[in-house]
Amino acid sequence: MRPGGDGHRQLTATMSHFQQKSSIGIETRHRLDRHHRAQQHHGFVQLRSTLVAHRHAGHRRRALPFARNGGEPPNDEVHSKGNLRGRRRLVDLNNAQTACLSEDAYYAIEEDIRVASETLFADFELTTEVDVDPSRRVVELANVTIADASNIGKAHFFGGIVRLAAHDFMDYDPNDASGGSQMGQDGCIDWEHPANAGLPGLWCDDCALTEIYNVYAGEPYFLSRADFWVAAANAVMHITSPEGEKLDLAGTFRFGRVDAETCEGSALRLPESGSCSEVERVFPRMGLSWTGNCNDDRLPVISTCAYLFDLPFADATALLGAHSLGRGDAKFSGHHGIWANSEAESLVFDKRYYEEILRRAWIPRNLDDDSIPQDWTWGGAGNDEDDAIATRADGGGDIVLNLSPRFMLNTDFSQSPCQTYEAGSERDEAAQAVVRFADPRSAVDITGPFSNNNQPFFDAFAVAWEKATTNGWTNLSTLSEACVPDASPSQSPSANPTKNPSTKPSFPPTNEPSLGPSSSPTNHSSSPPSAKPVSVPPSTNPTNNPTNEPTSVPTAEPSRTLTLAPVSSGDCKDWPSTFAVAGKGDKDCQWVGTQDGTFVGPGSKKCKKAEFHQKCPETCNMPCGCVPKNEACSANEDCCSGNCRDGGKKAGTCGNELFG
Ligand code: HEM
Repeated sequence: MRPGGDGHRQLTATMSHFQQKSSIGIETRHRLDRHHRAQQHHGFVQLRSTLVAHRHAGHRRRALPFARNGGEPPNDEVHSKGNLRGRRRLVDLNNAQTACLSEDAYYAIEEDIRVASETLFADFELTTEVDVDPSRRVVELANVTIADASNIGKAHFFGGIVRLAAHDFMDYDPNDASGGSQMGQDGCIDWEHPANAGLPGLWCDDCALTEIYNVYAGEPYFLSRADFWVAAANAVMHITSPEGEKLDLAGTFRFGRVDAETCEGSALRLPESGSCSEVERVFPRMGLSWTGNCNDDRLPVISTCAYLFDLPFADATALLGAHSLGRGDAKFSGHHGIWANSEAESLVFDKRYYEEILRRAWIPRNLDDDSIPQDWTWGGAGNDEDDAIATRADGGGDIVLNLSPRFMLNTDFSQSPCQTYEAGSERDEAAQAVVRFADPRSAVDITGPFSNNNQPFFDAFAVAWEKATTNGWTNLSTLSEACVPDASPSQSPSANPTKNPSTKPSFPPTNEPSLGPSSSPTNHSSSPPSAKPVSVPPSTNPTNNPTNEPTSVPTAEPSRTLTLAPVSSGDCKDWPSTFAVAGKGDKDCQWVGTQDGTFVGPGSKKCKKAEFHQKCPETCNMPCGCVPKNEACSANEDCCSGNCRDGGKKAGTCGNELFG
């Protein structure tokens, strides 16, 4: 292969994920991120042509703007001139708030991501010319198959998208008293911080993912980054979950989050990989549980654990199962390898992560090298660290790891029964959740073999994911049937009442977005100096309540009681889609039960677990109803605008009375 040639660049683009094992500073990481972006560009040009071809082949339901400039790379100047209707410069999107997201668009995002993953990582060629290191043991690249290399790149692309969404929400702190912000899923990442190393290579002006976002950043959607990152992660989990057990999170997806301009200190709130206590520091702070303890004071008010299909509320344990996907990189976190057992498995979102925890005899790794964070691995063919290392001979100095050693972080083990925990302690309960999710066939030997049933994990993950991605937001909207393109691209949706039916942040007014400098090294999440902040305090946010009657949106300190005042207009009465519970954050309407049309509190009636997954709020004075899986409650505003879609006859919309 010719150095600098297409095949070489393409290989390097992927292999750049796997470079540099030694301790590296922020400077080096930034250099590598820039390098990665440059390399990714090549793959992206190819991606764009494929997306265009794909569309021409009739696979798309809508026009893709990639085709309009002849497949040329994205160009900020073109965007800024506004000559591409429906597209806006990313820099204009601060404080962006989604106006509308239709089900079609939601699944179109998924299709874009699938096509991108197949295109970017389709044809890998392998080279030996970059992989000789005088200071390290040289390995045979023949160990790596083309399929491995392709899978590595693809899994990292998929994994990176899920990690991006998680790093956005793991900074949530509802009780922030430092004058800062509650943060959470707000489209803001501290790109400069080493905790986020690697992510700038995924989200940059020329990155494939960002280009996909650009399609939806304009009318009629005006999709916020925050909403897009969640939709993109949902797409990844849908694409990569096993056939026949697809995890489709469309039913619980909500849009309407407002992007934040800055999120200073966000990275400090993210968990470090060093110890169990990091899990305990971060997830309870976010209002998420770690364990399956139904009596845990931090858990939502519900009648019994059985509400969640007898699953424990193991939010954190469930969320960490996302590590079945993707990998760690020596050059980013220092933790190198995969949680799964093979590159192919690291492409699959399933319960294997828990199986791996249970079935291996894990041993500490990197104990002798202070520059590499200690983690865990297991002995076995191809899993030896030295066998996995080679470096460049071209003077570049970047270390390339060719294989994927299997590893676990200390935080992964925080839930593992491999350590001895006091019976009944939270950690012990988390360990039990690991067993529950892994689902060993025998209760006697939890090290396997395991069932093929991902459902316990998926059910718990879906609940935890919904909580994590909506934390701090109220009145987010479910997917619409269609979006009408009548908004001006120059208008922020948050300033346009007709395009902003019901979304408002739950942040107290004192936590309005600030105008501080962006923390992003690229311009996609920063404000131009002249930009005005578009703050959306609850009182000024347009709602579906034309009479401006008080709404139930919690805006101040949480109280010990539920906030229940319905949004009403004339005869039409909508329960708020969320309500506040003291110390427990905002709960979605799925927790609301009704009896004879009267609200009686959370969990009072339950939907049949097999067929239904949530209840609609009471709308149009009709009783609350259960919604079949993969469907969502219809939007409240449809009712209060006198536009109840089908008179309540259709399952999943107003008036459906299918209680379990
Ligand atoms: C205690 C909490 C957590 C810790 C300490 C942690 C740590 C890490 C580390 C060190 C990496 C490797 C990054 C790299 O080197 O590129 C990683 C990757 C990843 N994390 Fe986490 N993580 C945590 C929670 C989560 C959560 C809640 C999710 C999602 C629900 C998640 C999803 C992922 C994914 C998918 C990857 C693979 C990324 C890729 O392939 O590029 N993590 N995590």
